[in-house]
Amino acid sequence: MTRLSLARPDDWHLHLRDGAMMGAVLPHSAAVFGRGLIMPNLVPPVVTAADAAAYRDRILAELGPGARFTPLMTLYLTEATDLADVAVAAASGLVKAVKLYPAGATTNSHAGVRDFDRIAPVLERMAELDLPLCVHGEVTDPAVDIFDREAVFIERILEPLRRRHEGLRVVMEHVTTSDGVAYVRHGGPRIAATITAHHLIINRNHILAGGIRPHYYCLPVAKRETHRRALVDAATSGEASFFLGTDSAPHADGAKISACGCAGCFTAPNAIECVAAVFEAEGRLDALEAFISLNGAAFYGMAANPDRIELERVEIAQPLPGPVMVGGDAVSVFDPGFALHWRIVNKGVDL
Ligand SMILES: NC(=O)N[C@@H](CC(=O)O)C(=O)O
Ligand SMILES: [Zn+2]
Ligand SMILES: [Zn+2]
Repeated sequence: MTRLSLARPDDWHLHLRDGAMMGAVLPHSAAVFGRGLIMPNLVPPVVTAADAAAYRDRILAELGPGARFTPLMTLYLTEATDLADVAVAAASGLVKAVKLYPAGATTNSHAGVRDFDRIAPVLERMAELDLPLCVHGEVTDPAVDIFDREAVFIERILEPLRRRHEGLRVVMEHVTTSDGVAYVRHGGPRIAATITAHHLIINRNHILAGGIRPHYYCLPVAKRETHRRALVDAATSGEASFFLGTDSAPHADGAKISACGCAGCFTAPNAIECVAAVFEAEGRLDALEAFISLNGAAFYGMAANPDRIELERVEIAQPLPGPVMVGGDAVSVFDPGFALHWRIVNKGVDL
């Protein structure tokens, strides 16, 4: 198969940042994806319906007229989140999910949740509104090994939370373990998971063996190979509960190549090409459209994008996209570590 025509994909987990960084990275997502679920971990975070509307306006202004990319907004859940405001956000139609960051779990999560009992009323309201909860599923207990934090989160936080709020729909964001895959697979129709391009490709050896590679450090951190295999099997299975959320998370190279480097992989410019390579290697290109274009939309109760993209397999290895420049800073693009032979023929906008 050398050419694929697919419904335009969506990115169900995307960090666009703000200001100059947003200006630099947004065109890469808008060129390929029809919609992106925009993460709210700005500084300060996107907490209220008004914050989300203002952020959306800044994104639309940056996109300019004629763009066909639609930003779908999220709210950053805090212990002080106002129930009525969440209802307003849901009713506006602009906000499609609420994001739960355990305080301290990841980049810009200090305003997140410490005491999970305190968010019970909001979760109750969200279940009534059928507004999904997206979770960064890691515990922050320093006694828990960082490679175990997702599995422990499921047991200590997620399962009790879902028992308490049975009507709530939940997305385990950027799932990284076989535990997470199994939990979602057997969790019924109200739970789903996003899987990133990079977690389909790297395991923890890629980060640490033969020298430390800060550009492969993201959270949740990539796990051992058996877990990566579980993610590949889930993504390529075609099962409705697994779909692409790139978690494209740009940081300037200087912030990553540092004594205390930031977590995040910047994959917006080549995520689809990377995912296509993974599906091809598995002999599952037939399941690619479900993963990148259909399953996520269905979970969020939306139709698939009406327009299409074409992916072409080319003999010549495609060069790794160069870094995106933000002022004087470079933001390096995720390097899958192997040659990419897939190319998107008709993107939505020119870069
Ligand atoms: N994934 C990451 O490693 N980083 C994300 C935050 C997140 O999604 O956890 C970021 O905002 O940089
Ligand atoms: Zn996260
Ligand atoms: Zn993220």
